[in-house]
Amino acid sequence: MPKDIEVDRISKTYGSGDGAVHVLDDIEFHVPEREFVCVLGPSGCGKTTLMKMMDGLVEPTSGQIKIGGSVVTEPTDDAAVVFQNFELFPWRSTLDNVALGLEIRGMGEEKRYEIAREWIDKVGLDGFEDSLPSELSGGMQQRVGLARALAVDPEVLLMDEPFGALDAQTKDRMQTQLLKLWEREKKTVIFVTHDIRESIFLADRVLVMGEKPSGIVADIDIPFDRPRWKDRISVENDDRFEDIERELRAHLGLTEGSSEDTLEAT
Ligand SMILES: Nc1ncnc2c1ncn2[C@@H]1O[C@H](COP(=O)(O)OP(=O)(O)OP(=O)(O)O)[C@@H](O)[C@H]1O
Repeated sequence: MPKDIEVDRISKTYGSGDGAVHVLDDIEFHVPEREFVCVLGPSGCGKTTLMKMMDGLVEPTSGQIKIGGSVVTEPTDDAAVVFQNFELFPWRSTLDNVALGLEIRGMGEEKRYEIAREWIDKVGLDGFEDSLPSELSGGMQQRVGLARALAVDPEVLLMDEPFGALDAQTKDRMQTQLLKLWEREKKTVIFVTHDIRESIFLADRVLVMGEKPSGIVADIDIPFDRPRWKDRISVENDDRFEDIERELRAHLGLTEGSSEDTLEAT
């Protein structure tokens, strides 16, 4: 069963004394189970730090995060993470990369390969079971990363700029594939991105973080019906899409009229 996420007055300072970096300041929000939330924010504002906290890899200085009511203190089976740089093992085949999380959880070979093959099929990589990451395109490698995360059937999927390294066309295809999978699996998803339009297309709700020490400066509902992937053009041509984009840009302090729609350009 997907679980909700409660971020309860989180602050984070790295280091101490003169070298202290105050990154997150009193962050508070709730994500109901099965919701798809995107997080936008300027470079270095602490998005990855927040994701690592949800995965139990970084400890908050104060406050707490709860997944399904339990305080996160260490990595657990509740959450699975997908990273921008894929983080696949180069010497492992697609099958063995996808099966990795199940192997770590102690599942026997026959069962884990069965589940891994199902996921390889669901992300459209059948036929590439024996390929090494170096034999796959960036988009295919990220599909391996996605399959590996979903194969363990996590309650929560944490995605840290997963499509940031992909070209525009591959990114479009991956967004469609992710939405199709999400509509079937309905995990609770937190998805960090620098791409404003990507956030509007994917999310039920977009959270905007400010400059560090960061708080949440905006929390915006995205009104478009689902499934959105079936008619992306209508979603993007809806007048409200541009209004929301303008609103998000304003919250991010991006100047009107700039041709860039990603924060990386700032
Ligand atoms: N382990 C650490 N020790 C000290 N400082 C750190 C550590 N990890 C991150 N920081 C600092 O915390 C700040 C936030 O980093 P973080 O990677 O969370 O930001 P981000 O919003 O994900 O950045 P980007 O958008 O560039 O990926 C940065 O100033 C970074 O240098």
